[in-house]
Amino acid sequence: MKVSFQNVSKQYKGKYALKNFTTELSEGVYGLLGANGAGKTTLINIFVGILGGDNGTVLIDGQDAKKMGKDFLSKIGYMPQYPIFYRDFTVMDFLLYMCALKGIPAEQGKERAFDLLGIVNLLDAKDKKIGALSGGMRQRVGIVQAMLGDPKILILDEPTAGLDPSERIRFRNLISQFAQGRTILLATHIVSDVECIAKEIIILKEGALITQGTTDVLEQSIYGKVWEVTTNAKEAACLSNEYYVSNMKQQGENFSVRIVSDSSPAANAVKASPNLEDVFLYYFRGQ
Ligand SMILES: Nc1ncnc2c1ncn2[C@@H]1O[C@H](COP(=O)(O)OP(=O)(O)OP(=O)(O)O)[C@@H](O)[C@H]1O
Repeated sequence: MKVSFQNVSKQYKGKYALKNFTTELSEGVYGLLGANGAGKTTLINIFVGILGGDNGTVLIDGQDAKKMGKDFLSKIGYMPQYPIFYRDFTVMDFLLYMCALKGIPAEQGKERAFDLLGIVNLLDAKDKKIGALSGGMRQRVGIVQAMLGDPKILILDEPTAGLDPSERIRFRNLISQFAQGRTILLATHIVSDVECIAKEIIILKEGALITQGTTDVLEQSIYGKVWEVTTNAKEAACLSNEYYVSNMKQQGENFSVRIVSDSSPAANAVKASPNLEDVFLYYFRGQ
């Protein structure tokens, strides 16, 4: 399934939250990376139809999403940034309720809910009240409700917010599992959420698409702008005041300082292989 965004824009009080956003997505996971306020939620809300854009079009396999009506809704699964759950519902009752809203027949919905709860390892919690679940379990219920209608497009807005590292890894693996045969757009400001699983990364800054490509391509694009300097504590402190430091590690008496800079930060600086965090820092220096 092809999703094309063509010049999608949104302004608030004369300021662009999203500016001429244009790109094309096909099957696979797309990581939408940006700092706070970059426009990720605005893009997603326009995409799912919660928010009207000022300009632009979203096409699904060449068809205008706005004119597709129910057909569009049957193609998408959406997990919002702050999902609102009915805390007194049990997990299963909530999922059956969501099936009813999505127009999925009860028997079929129940079967699907069972299958999905099995995949996300929540079958034992199906009769628990949502209010009694941990944050990670609730996020997993969130992705199950998004997957109920077997959507071809899955949109996830900051799905790992508030999760501990093991829940975050578990969630990431789930997304990879669900990616087969689907287009997944995952918005986050956490690089590790998408670094290993995304087919492509889209970097959004101040509402504009800054760059898009595979992790390798984005990393290569800043080759020569990431440096390692091994130095003493005093010099390391000076470097971190003067430059954008993506990592600093103490090694005995010395420090190994990783710096993102257009030019060499020190006489003994050596070029390092960029990673995606360096790319993020390169584009969001000073933010
Ligand atoms: N309802 C609104 N009224 C005014 N400005 C808004 C509104 N919604 C968003 N904005 C502004 O639009 C810009 C983009 O916001 P958006 O929420 O899309 O960013 P984001 O990348 O999702 O950020 P975060 O990671 O913090 O959720 C920000 O400058 C924000 O302040």
